[in-house]
Amino acid sequence: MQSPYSIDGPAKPKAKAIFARRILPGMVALLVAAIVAAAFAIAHIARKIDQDALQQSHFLASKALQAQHDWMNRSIVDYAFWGDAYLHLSKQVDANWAYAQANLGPSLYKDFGYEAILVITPSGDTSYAVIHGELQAVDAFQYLQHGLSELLARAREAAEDDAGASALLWLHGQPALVAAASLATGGADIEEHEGPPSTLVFVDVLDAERLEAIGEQYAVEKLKLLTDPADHAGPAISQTLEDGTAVYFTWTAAQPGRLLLLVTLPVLAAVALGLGLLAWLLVRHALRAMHLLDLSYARLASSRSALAESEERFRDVAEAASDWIWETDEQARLTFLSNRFRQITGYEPKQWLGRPLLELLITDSAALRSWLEAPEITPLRSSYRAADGCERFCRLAARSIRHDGALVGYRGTASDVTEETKAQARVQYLSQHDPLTGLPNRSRLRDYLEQNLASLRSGSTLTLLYIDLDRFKPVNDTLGHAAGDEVLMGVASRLRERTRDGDLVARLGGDEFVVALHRMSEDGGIDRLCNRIIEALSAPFIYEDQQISIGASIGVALAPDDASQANELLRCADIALYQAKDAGRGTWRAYGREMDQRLHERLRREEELRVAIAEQQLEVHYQPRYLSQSMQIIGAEALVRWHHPTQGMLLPEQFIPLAEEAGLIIPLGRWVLHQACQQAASWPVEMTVSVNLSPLQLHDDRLLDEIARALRENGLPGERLELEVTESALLQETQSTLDALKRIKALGVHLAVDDFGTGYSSLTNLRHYPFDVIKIDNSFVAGIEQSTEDHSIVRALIELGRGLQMRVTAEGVETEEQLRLLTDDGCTEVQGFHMSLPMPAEELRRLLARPTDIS
Ligand SMILES: Nc1nc2c(ncn2[C@@H]2O[C@H](COP(=O)(O)O[C@H]3[C@@H](O)[C@H](n4cnc5c(=O)[nH]c(N)nc54)O[C@@H]3COP(=O)(O)O)[C@@H](O)[C@H]2O)c(=O)[nH]1
Repeated sequence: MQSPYSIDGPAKPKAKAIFARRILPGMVALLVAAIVAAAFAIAHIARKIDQDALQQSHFLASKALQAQHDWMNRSIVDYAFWGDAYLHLSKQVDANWAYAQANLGPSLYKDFGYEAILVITPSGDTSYAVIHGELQAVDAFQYLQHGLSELLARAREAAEDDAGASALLWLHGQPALVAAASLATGGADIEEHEGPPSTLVFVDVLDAERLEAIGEQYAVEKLKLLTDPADHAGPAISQTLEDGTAVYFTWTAAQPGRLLLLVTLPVLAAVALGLGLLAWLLVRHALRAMHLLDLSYARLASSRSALAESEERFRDVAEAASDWIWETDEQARLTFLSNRFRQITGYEPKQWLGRPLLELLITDSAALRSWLEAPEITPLRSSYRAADGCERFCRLAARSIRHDGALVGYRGTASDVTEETKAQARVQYLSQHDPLTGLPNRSRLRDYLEQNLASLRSGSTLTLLYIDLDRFKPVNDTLGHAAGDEVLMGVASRLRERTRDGDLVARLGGDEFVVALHRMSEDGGIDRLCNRIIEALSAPFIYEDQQISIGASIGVALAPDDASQANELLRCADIALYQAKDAGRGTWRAYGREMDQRLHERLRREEELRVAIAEQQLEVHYQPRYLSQSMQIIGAEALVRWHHPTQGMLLPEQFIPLAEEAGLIIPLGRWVLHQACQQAASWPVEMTVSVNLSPLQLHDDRLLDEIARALRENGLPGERLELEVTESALLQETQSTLDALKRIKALGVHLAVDDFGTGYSSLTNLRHYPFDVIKIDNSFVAGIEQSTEDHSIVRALIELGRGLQMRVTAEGVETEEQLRLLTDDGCTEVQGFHMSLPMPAEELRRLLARPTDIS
């Protein structure tokens, strides 16, 4: 059976309910039963007492009547056997003696209540009669009608025994106790008469008063004649009269039991009431106590539940956290280890219980002891060897355990900080390394340089190679970043292979690497190393079965000759690098003071170009394109010029590479695009304007919007714009290039592949790209007169364009012969100095306006 206060959980407190439902009814029933039983017992006892009393009253009533008989018998015998009475009444009645002298006169009536005193002669005459105390002359047989004769007879018989006789006779409808005795001398010295004596008769009428008096003598209350015995339910006794009839007497029977009931029942009721009241008070008190018990149980259950919850929370936290809990004795020997210890360390706790904490931790014993004994224990970072052999890190927190102020041990937590420590190490590593190549980064390089430069002994040097990859940007732009990453990782690996331990190879970002070297000899050592590096980086890289060729330029600076500060040394190497690049790339240059001047020059030109774009020193010239058969102008190519404030007009080759390197090609290209669209829109004929796109522009996210805006703002239909993309920009088909071209094409704009034949693009690529025009590079056209090889290539390109259903434009047509050959070969469009030089916009407009030039 479940306990109402189950220890398993916070059962709802229900002592009050249980008491009210189960105990209270039982108590009430028990109390009622006890009271009812007591009542029944009392009633039973009362009944029994009443029965006994009734029985006793029967006896006493009989006894009372019998005693009256006996009294009458004795009384009659006393008077009848009195010699004087015999003398004065037997033979002859001496009334004077009897009545007047009150020997047998009214005194008997007064004293004994005898109704009649009669003397009856043997002949039956009534010789003396005192009725009601009055001397009267009555006939006894008239007076006592039934049974007197029989009584007299019995009296005569009894006289022989010196006794009398008594009987009940009716007298005027009332029973009367009649005693008779023959008069006798009574032993007195008196002469007896001859013949039978007279008989003395006493009559005692049993009227109500008399009966009551008789009864009282025997404590029989209200003894009386019962007139109607058939309907009588009370006590009664019968007496047989002398004539044989029956007479009944009754009395008021005492009922002590009833009295007992009358006395005890109210007491019992009062007791019951009192008990009930007491019980009610007790119950009320008990209910209140139960309620309080329930409340305190509820509080207890609630606090137990809170305690259990708190314990569970603690357990959950303890088990969920990466902490394990430990305790030691004062000698720092482990005495307790929580379950998490097993999960985190892999050891069974019992394996370590009893062993010193120090044995587990990889730390110095004195350090651990002083840590534990420190007044304020701050967390201690430590490590240990887990069961799997791996080193794990933890942060220990501890408190001393004291009993009555005495140190008995220590307890604390060990937070597993392995991941945190590793992450910190990782962060530290990442903050110092390039995530792609794993090489030290700029920050690590600077630290390295600062340390090594500070400790540079006299006579020793530190050589810094600043390496920039040549032609790396196109790899990224055309083949995608995955290819670029592959190349960068390959570069890192090749650089590491070509340096010694103690040297540092770092990546500064992008395609810039730095190698810091000790013990380099200036005479030839640097030259050999730089050449080896250039050679190594110029060897092709393989990416997805594709060969990728890049190169490298290197700037060299020496510490302490060129600089003795890290930043300064890097700056010197960077200047030398610019020089190497200016020298045509794929080479190296050592820093010289004069290089600062050249660098400043370059920076100055960049700034000039920036100003040129902003202040519109640029101008777009147009070179017409012709139908080879009819020499009809069908389009014009926009070619940018820079009106330099001091150097005059500069051609694209003099500033486009600078613009690309300085990132200025985007605003420059945007300006040309808008300019070309604006001017083409004003041409008198609706023909195509071609605009060159740098590979960098092609990968600019804003290009599409710029094209659309240029068309929209100038009201130029998309079909009238042709964008030229160099074949080298398409070296590798990348999805992003293809997507960019398709989006441009979707504007209705035509696409031309420029300088075709120089970029070795595959036919497959060409087929996939949405080009409309192939422009054969100048270099092939220039050779078709002299070189059959070049002529064959040009013919093949023309065929290819036709096969791909693209228009073919031959560029750089400088002679009539070239024009003829190209026309004969089926080249439909031509462009070159032979027909027209690039010209200012206004000049082209005039040219176009001439009626003869328009078909
Ligand atoms: N991204 C951009 N690039 C541009 C832009 N403007 C020009 N360029 C690129 O510069 C390259 C050189 O251009 P330019 O110096 O103007 O030379 C062009 C012509 O003048 C030249 N040409 C034309 N006909 C002849 C000829 O018969 N002989 C000969 N020797 N040269 C000739 O060719 C250049 C045009 O060639 P192409 O672009 O391949 O059609 C130039 O190649 C452009 O790529 C610009 O705004 N943005």
